[in-house]
Amino acid sequence: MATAAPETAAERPMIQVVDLHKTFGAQKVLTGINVTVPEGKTCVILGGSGSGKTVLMKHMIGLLKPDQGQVFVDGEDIVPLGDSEIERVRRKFGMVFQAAALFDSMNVFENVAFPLREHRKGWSEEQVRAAVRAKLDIMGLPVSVESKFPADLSGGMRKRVGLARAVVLEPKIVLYDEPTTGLDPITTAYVDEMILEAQAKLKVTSVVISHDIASAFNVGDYIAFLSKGLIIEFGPPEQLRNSENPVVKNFLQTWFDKN
Ligand SMILES: Nc1ncnc2c1ncn2[C@@H]1O[C@H](COP(=O)(O)OP(=O)(O)OP(=O)(O)O)[C@@H](O)[C@H]1O
Repeated sequence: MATAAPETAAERPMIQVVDLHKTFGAQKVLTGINVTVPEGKTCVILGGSGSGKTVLMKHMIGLLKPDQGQVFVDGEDIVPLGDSEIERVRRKFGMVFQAAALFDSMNVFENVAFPLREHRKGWSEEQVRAAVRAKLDIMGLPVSVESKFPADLSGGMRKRVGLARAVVLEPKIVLYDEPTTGLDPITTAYVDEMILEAQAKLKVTSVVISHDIASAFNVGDYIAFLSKGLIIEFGPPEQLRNSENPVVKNFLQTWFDKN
């Protein structure tokens, strides 16, 4: 079975999950997860429906407590932490949800400014304006987009605004929850490009929860393949492509047959 340790010893772990177990009632959902996401890299947690991706992600941000195991974020085990401490750790994360989760009644500028208005109350309007523009610039969104409302944007642009908002407080880690689910191939490619650009320009650590194989191969430095509550393969995309594990092979084959 694959271990989760990154190959280069020089890579510092930003997230490290160690022997994580979680049971709901009689259902064992996570049965000993080990996975390490090195700082500055993108790790895709890939797996079929019901494999436990969301449950694993919730442990990474302290929304769930495991029955057993540790979750280190930026060097700190978050499992024993109380609510206010977890809140502090959660500020290290920017979250991008499947639906962009923008406020429909606010224009793009106010959507991206929203976290700053909540968490940077001492900032001047000029500071807010500059921070919003800087993030929209990184996402390739021009000034003309700022006054538009979410309903006036394409799906891909909404994702970019969602990411601009997720990173406006300068998180160390960006967590993408199923970023390409339900999107057409062109928008999927646009969103993959967005993840790669954000990675290059912001130098964040990224975790992408996905069941989209093509997208995982495009954006992942590492892919962790989750099946029935265990990481059964971990490594760069080539390793997954050449996996001898029958479950991984079957998952990939099914996809290649369809595409
Ligand atoms: N709070 C909960 N209480 C009980 N069971 C849960 C809870 N959360 C998740 N589960 C169960 O854990 C299993 C894994 O769920 P999870 O949402 O992590 O899957 P997933 O890999 O994210 O799937 P999908 O791609 O369909 O979202 C499922 O069988 C689900 O019903």
